[in-house]
Amino acid sequence: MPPALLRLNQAALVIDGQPIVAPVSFSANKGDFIGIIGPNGAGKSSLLKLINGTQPLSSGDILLQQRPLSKLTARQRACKIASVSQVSPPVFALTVYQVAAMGLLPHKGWFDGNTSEDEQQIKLALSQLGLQHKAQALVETLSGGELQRLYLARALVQQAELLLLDEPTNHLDVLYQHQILQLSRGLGKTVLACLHDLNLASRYCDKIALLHQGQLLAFGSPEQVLTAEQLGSVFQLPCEVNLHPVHGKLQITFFAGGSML
Ligand SMILES: Nc1ncnc2c1ncn2[C@@H]1O[C@H](COP(=O)(O)OP(=O)(O)OP(=O)(O)O)[C@@H](O)[C@H]1O
Repeated sequence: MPPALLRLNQAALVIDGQPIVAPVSFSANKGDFIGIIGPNGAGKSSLLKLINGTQPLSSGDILLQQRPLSKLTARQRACKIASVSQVSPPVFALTVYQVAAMGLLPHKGWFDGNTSEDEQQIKLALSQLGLQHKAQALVETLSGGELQRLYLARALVQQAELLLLDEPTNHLDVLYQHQILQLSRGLGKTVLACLHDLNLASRYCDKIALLHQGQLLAFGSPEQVLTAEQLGSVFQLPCEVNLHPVHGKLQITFFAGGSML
């Protein structure tokens, strides 16, 4: 079996003496689509920040293609890891096309222009995300969902092996929720995605990491992780887990105040 693309060895984050991510270990193989689930404040975004290097590790280590991430320069890391976060920094007075093209920056020298291949790649990413008709629009005119799709287009242009998605379906209507996850799955890349929608996690993820209070409570296939007992205890609501009659994946229904959610 080839070595894991990504390996976390007892990776931990402590801030002001508070454990935010308890020592966590798991690995992701090339092409895995891994969902990170857990209640608000469980440490999901913090875990992604440790992996993309925006938050230094307090202890443990993280290996990407068997090399410690701490040994990579920012540019080397950006060639290998693309992140789409919940709150990407706003960019103003740039067109959609220019923002998507920013995905090429880690691969370019200061004075390199875009080749015709680069331009094809940018156009392809915009059309995969349904934004080709907005290429010349200014980013500040986009809706929340369009902006979310643009940041994913920029991540595609970046051509990184590992894609980190923090709530990629936020702001998206139901069609784009499915399209984004289908597209991300179909890229053949290794994807780690924080997801609040457990039914989307069940439908699209090969493996799921369940976090609670910074601890990795479970890691494995949806069947191993999405059990009524485990979810009921972590989310503090009773729930039922059934097989969906059409697509055959697990379907989770929570019960609040005696009614189904
Ligand atoms: N820089 C920081 N300083 C202090 N506390 C922090 C910092 N970053 C995160 N935390 C705390 O760590 C905990 C985990 O935060 P994190 O954003 O990782 O959770 P999450 O699972 O992504 O939550 P959500 O689902 O609400 O987005 C929270 O209690 C948060 O307040």
